[in-house]
Amino acid sequence: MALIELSDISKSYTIGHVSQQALTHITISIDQGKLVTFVGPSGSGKTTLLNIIGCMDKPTQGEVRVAGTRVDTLDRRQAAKFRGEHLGFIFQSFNLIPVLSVYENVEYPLLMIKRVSATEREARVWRVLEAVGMTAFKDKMPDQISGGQKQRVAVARALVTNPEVVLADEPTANLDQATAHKIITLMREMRDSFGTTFVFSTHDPRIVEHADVVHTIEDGRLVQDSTFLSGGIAHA
Ligand SMILES: Nc1ncnc2c1ncn2[C@@H]1O[C@H](COP(=O)(O)OP(=O)(O)OP(=O)(O)O)[C@@H](O)[C@H]1O
Repeated sequence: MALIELSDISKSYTIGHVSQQALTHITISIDQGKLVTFVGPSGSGKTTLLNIIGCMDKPTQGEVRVAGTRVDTLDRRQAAKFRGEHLGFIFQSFNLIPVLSVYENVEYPLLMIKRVSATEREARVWRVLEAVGMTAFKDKMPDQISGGQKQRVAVARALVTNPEVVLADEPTANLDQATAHKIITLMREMRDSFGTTFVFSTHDPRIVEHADVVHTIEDGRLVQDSTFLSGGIAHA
């Protein structure tokens, strides 16, 4: 069974008397352990789609299942609990807490959400900091490290709760090409090590090449469905 299932999703935003159609009849299945991207022009609906999968927003129509749970019917409290237990988030602007060290930033989701012992917490933080190659920087503050290093810390923070799915809205938008490439390589390694499914949006065709599956969105519709296999493109 797919880890994420979107069934005939539509979404419209209403401001005053004006309705804006953001997504129209989207059906997508995402398997566990894949690196999946949404690509498309600005305003095509990528962020809306990520927000719906991330239980931050609800579709106007259709059903959403993530890790076996119907999430579009959860109330705010249930959605927050679900996010904490099953999802990790990476943002294009990194969103590290400026007054916390690298170590404390990664530890933070465990303190907030999961009831884990201090020993287990320390072991988990070290494990993800090692995985992203940031143990040497653990006592640095966010303003003392580079953009690429900040995004490594953000990847570690997203993974520390062992989420099934990590969602990222243009995670490489504020990084130069070489650093963006390193972050995607890191996501692939994390996928292989932890079996995590990564779903992210991007404008960058050079990043798209590294995805397992690419979904193209235009004007709120799914226009093309391509799977990248061993460098070749096979239509799914
Ligand atoms: N909160 C909102 N209220 C009203 N309209 C919205 C809202 N959020 C998004 N939209 C509209 O929905 C459509 C899809 O927006 P969305 O942000 O999902 O696109 P996107 O593909 O992520 O764009 P970008 O690449 O620029 O981030 C756009 O027409 C946008 O103006």
